[in-house]
Amino acid sequence: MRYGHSVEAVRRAEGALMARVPEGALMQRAAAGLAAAGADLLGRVYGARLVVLVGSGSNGGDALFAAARLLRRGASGTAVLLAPERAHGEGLAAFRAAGGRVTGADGGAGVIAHADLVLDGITGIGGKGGLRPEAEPLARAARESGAAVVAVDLPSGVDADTGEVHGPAVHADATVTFGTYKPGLLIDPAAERAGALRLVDIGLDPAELGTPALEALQHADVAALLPRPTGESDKYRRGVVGVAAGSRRYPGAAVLAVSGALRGGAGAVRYAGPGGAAVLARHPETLVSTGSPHSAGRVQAWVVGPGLGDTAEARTAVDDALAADVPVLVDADGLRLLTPEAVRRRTAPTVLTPHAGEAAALLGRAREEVEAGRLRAVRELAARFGATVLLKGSTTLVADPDPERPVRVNATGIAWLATAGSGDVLSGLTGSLLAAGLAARDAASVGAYLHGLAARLSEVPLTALDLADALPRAWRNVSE
Ligand SMILES: NC(=O)C1=CN([C@@H]2O[C@H](COP(=O)(O)OP(=O)(O)OC[C@H]3O[C@@H](n4cnc5c(N)ncnc54)[C@H](O)[C@@H]3O)[C@@H](O)[C@H]2O)[C@@H](O)CC1
Ligand SMILES: Nc1ncnc2c1ncn2[C@@H]1O[C@H](COP(=O)(O)OP(=O)(O)O)[C@@H](O)[C@H]1O
Ligand SMILES: [K+]
Repeated sequence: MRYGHSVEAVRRAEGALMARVPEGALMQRAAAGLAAAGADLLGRVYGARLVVLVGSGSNGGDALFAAARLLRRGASGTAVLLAPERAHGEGLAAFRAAGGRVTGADGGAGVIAHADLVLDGITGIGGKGGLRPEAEPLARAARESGAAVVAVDLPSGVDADTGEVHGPAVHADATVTFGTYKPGLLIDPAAERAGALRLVDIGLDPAELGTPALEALQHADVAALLPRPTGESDKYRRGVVGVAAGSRRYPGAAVLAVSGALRGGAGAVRYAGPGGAAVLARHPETLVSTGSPHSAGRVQAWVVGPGLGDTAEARTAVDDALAADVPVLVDADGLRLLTPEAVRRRTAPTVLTPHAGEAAALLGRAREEVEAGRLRAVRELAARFGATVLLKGSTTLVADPDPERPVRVNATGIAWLATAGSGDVLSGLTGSLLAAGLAARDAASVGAYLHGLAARLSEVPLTALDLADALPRAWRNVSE
């Protein structure tokens, strides 16, 4: 598992550790890791030209000490001080002693244009709001230069706790972060500013960090959660998933949701609705009925919503599924037919899988607001509906109805997934994992993981059916 901790947790753990180690030791650990990452990126340190963007806090101190280390290995460098009277004193002294030059913000753009490596030490976890006006031209010059831009701890200007970006921010090629990941490094729009991530261990005690705000499953976590048949299994014990999707107008959604469900580890898939002929043509193994979920036979989980439309039948399908005492996943059109009360009344788990537009409609906000504040939106929806919520998009987040539990972030998705019908495959897949017995947030986060991995293992441009066909490869890739 990869964890992201809040600024408050980092400060607490750093404080406890600082009381046990000599003064300045943590900053030296951070600087050593940062210098090593810079050296890796440069390939050859000797003769390389560095620029260090230095703000008024310890983030600038890390950058200056790291640069001093690289200068001692034969690089040359200039520190651009954004607040000259408040730059980190010892860091600056070490940098000067190693032969570093110093300039003010006005001289920054000129030196950046000739740099091989820019270290962004403007702000770290102490930053508030976007970059200040004097820093913005420097961030722009760094992005436009040919230099590798390495953010120290975080790209300056992004919100460490939420991934929100309020105003201009640094665009880094890589971020070297200390002690633990910060949520903002893993959630867009900030994550997109961070580039490749490298974590430097500075010795923080996990017990002092406490419960993470965010967690990201890794291959081993997914492998441990995947349902696998045993000698005792039969198709019913493996779980039966019901799919109520598609309509006369959108029969394709039924086919795609069933494709995902068949590849999700349940023993059988029941389909209920008007798309049965199309489903059978593609997937003859499906158990098809034409009525609503109520008359479809027993299942261990329902998936309801993709391509359902907004007819009376659609409404009955949603109401029937919600009335069943099994886990229910509601997606797409189904989301428009929900009320928070109907979901909160349920005793079995409910999983909602909106994209940003659907989440915005559920929250009564603009789509852009949801995209700019994904973490807040997913948490709010989970609280309002008392459900597990999987918010799709450039970053997929899964929030549990229990606000104390870390939100899960999926790291496998790629932008090629933004293709019609790929969400239908995800809902079938996740429903199947629910039917196989995974807890709601595990089903949702394992579903998102396999879905993203399948995209990575597909030919591009990919189609939704390609994605379903690639799921066995994703499954094998995780299990190897
Ligand atoms: N506390 C520790 O033990 C360690 C801290 N480390 C580093 O210290 C950083 C945190 O240091 P600080 O708490 O000093 O805070 P920062 O260096 O992140 O920034 C705080 C300073 O920036 C100013 N500032 C805030 N928002 C700004 C903005 N939008 N534009 C320009 N200036 C702004 C503030 O006035 C304050 O002076 C971490 O991110 C990490 O890089 C590391 O050295 C590891 C050890
Ligand atoms: N930019 C992106 N990067 C990564 N994944 C994305 C991106 N845009 C969309 N996706 C993923 O693609 C899928 C699209 O689902 P959805 O919006 O429901 O489409 P549809 O309704 O056509 O099936 C989701 O899994 C979503 O997370
Ligand atoms: K920074």
